[in-house]
Amino acid sequence: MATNGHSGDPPTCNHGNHEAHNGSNGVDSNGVHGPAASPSLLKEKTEKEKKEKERFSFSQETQTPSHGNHDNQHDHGAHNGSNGVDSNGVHEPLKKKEEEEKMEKKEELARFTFSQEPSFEEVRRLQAQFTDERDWRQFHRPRNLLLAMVGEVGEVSELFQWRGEAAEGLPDWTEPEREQLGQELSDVLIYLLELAAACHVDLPRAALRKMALNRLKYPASKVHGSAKKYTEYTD
Ligand SMILES: Nc1ccn([C@H]2C[C@H](O)[C@@H](COP(=O)(O)OP(=O)(O)OP(=O)(O)O)O2)c(=O)n1
Repeated sequence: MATNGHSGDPPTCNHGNHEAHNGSNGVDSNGVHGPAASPSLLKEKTEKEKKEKERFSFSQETQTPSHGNHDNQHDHGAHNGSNGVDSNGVHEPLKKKEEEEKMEKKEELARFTFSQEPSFEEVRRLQAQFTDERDWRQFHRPRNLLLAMVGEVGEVSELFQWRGEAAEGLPDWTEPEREQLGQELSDVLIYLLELAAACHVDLPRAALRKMALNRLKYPASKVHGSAKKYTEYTD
C-alpha cells in the first residue's frame, strides 16, 4: 500500500522515521546544532541520529501479488451474471425491483474497501510519536502492549455481546454505535501495530507471508464452500 500522504500529521518533519524529534529531550534546531555548538553537543547529536536510524520501522509496501482470488477489490462484475434479471420486461415489476435491490446490496458489500492511506507504517510512526511525546515508551513494553490490546478486544466484544447475529455491514446499528466500534477497533489496531514494532515484527510483510501460507494450506479448489479446519481433511 503506497502511502506518502501525511494528512493529519502534526506539523513536524514527517518524511521518515523521525518520531523522536518532537520529544521532550530538548534538542532542537534553534542554534544548538549550529557551527558554534560545542563538541559534546555535536557528539550528543550524532549519537541521537544514530539511535534514530536504528529505530524499528515497518516496510512501506503491503501490495500482494494477485492470485486470482475473490478479494473485495477484484470481485466487481461477479454479480452481473445469469440470475435472471433482464431488460426485456420478463419479470413482474415488483419482483424485478426486489431482485435489483438485492443485487445492489450484494454489490455494495462486495465493493467495501479501506482507504489507501494511511499505511501500517504511518500508523506505527504516529503512535510512536504519541508515545514518545508522553515519555510512555517505558510503559509500552511488549507484555504491556499485549495486555492493552487484549483489553481493547474485550471492549469490541462488549459492543456485540448482547445482540443477535450481526449482518454484514451492520445495517441494524446506529451511527453512534458504528462510531464506537470504529474507535474500539482502532484501539486494537494501534496496540497491535505497536506490539509488533516493539517485538521487531515487520507486520505488513509478515501478514503477506502468512497469507501465502494460508493459500497453500487451504487451496480454493479443495476447500471451496467448506469452513473445515485443514486438519480435518483426510487427503
Ligand atoms: N497508556 C496509554 C493509554 C492510551 N493510549 C492510546 C492507545 C489507544 O488507542 C487509546 C486507549 O485509551 P484508553 O486506555 O483511555 O482506552 P479507551 O480509549 O478505550 O477508553 P475507555 O476505556 O474509557 O473506553 O489511547 C496509549 O497508547 N497508551
